[in-house]
Amino acid sequence: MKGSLLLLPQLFTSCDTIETLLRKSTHRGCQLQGTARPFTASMSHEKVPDTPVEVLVDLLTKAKKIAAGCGAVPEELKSHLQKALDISSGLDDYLENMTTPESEPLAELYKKTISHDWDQVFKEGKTTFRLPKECITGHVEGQTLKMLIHMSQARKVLEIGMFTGYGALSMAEGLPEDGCLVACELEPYLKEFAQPIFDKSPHGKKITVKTGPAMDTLKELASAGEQFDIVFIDADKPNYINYYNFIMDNNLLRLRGVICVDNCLFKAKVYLKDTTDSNGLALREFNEFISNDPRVEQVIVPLRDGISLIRRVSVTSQNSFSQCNTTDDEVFRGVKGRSILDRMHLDGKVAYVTGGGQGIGRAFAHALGEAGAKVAVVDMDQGKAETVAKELHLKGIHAISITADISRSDDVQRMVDTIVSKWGAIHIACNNAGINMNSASEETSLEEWDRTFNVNLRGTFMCCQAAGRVMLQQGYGKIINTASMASLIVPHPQKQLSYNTSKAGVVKLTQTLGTEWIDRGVRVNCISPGIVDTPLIHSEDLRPLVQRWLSDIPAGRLAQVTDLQAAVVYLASEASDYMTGHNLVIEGGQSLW
Ligand SMILES: C[S@@+](CC[C@H](N)C(=O)[O-])C[C@H]1O[C@@H](n2cnc3c(N)ncnc32)[C@H](O)[C@@H]1O
Repeated sequence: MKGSLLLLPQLFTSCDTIETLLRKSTHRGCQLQGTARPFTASMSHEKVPDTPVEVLVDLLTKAKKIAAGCGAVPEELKSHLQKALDISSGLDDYLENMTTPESEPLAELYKKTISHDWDQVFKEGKTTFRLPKECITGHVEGQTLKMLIHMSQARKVLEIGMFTGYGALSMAEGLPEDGCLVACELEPYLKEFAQPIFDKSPHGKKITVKTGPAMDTLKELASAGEQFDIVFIDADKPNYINYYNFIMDNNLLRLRGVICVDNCLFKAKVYLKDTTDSNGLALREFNEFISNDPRVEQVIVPLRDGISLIRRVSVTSQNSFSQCNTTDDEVFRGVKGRSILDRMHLDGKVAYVTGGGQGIGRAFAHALGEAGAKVAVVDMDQGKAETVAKELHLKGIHAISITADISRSDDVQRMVDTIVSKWGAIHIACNNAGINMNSASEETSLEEWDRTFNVNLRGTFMCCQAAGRVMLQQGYGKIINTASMASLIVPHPQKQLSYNTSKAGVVKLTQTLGTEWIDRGVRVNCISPGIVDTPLIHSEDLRPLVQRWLSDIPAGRLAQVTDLQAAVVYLASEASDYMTGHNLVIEGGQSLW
């Protein structure tokens, strides 16, 4: 019966109780009261139902009271009333308790907001409006917004109506490190209020608060060409429709962006016939406008006071499409209706990476997995292969580890058989394992030459052949070999004849297979990294060489393994289906100098 207490002010016995109860019933549809309205006492003892569920609880509580005092009411009706009250009053508590707890800065922000004397602030003229503390976005809604940010992988968010920043900080927590959130807020006082807590949170730096009327900020953002993945509208209700139209008309919403709108149920007033409340009517008109707008799809989620989720639909499904002078082709619609980024996804694909236990191979394994592929991490070193497979597993990627020496044909065949028996196919073969030994050419031993070629060229060939047979059978496959910038230039001053020559061989192997197998659906390409920053390179012996190399690289730095990740995903994806036998050189311009 906890929920029903919310509506019985006489039961509030301490500040703590009031605070706890308020937390469970945050007012999301709060109405700002301007200077024209007379100042009234604090609202905490005048808590009015503020969501459809709270309205139900209120009505059921009243009905129960009437029934209790009326002898003629059948027991069965009383019992139904009680059950209905239990169901409705328990909902918010249950959601609150089952939702992941908020972070410390959010808890602090909440406490500071609830305990602040907003009436006094208004009386002192520090805010234009008397701001009800219940305006704050609560815990459950805050976590919902954060979840939406994660789900949509948003990087840029716009919030219209920040108040003390609870929603802003919740969303910022869901953004990546380089994500940003612009919060529009009318009252400069609220920026000063929120900023110290933003500064305490590691996510606060992502938030920029713009004070003043939100429409002015929207115009400023539009003229700067800004675009957002998520827009959260939660300010003055009559202006919702203007904010929405401005955002849509000025493309402030990204192609696949989502607009979230708060208070779309407005205490059920949007659908109650006797509504006269201006905000309720504004929200009703807003909902109807959106549901008739061919540019978007919407769904209203009955969370708290209702959150509307609105997304732009494919331009081709809009009625207006046929009236425009547009060319209805794959460039416009996307190939099979998929945008260029969708075409880089590797969902459902099976990949392996040799030499996947460290360095470039590990980076490739992560990249392919992040793009959606299942990944077999192959390495001579069992421990390293297992560790990387575990890393992938931790990220929610299907991965296995295979121990194999790719210079041994039986190991190569076992690798391929293991993957096929586990996952039924091989779509992406990343033949990355290789070794590098240094010696002056006049001193290069046949043993060094053979060892280098056994792994770098013969081993790569065996992998191409074994995986290629599976792929030719499937009629589709992507082979990506790791060659080297050394296939193009002779890197100096280090002496590495066998390495350079073997890598030149990898390029020719790639070109030959790439042209021989393309008509049967198998593409073979290679990546030639420049000098990659690895722990080895920082050894005492190599440090002088690094200085020398840096002066040879237009980019002014060595390659990081992460610089190579997009290339492997591109070559593994259908977006590169017309590319075969290509040597994709990624060396910061070094081969051009
Ligand atoms: C419901 S509260 C926002 C709650 C907030 N989203 C949160 O997470 O706690 C509405 C806020 O909108 C602000 N506001 C109202 N009209 C505005 C306008 N025209 N421009 C910018 N902000 C406005 C108010 O000052 C108030 O802080």
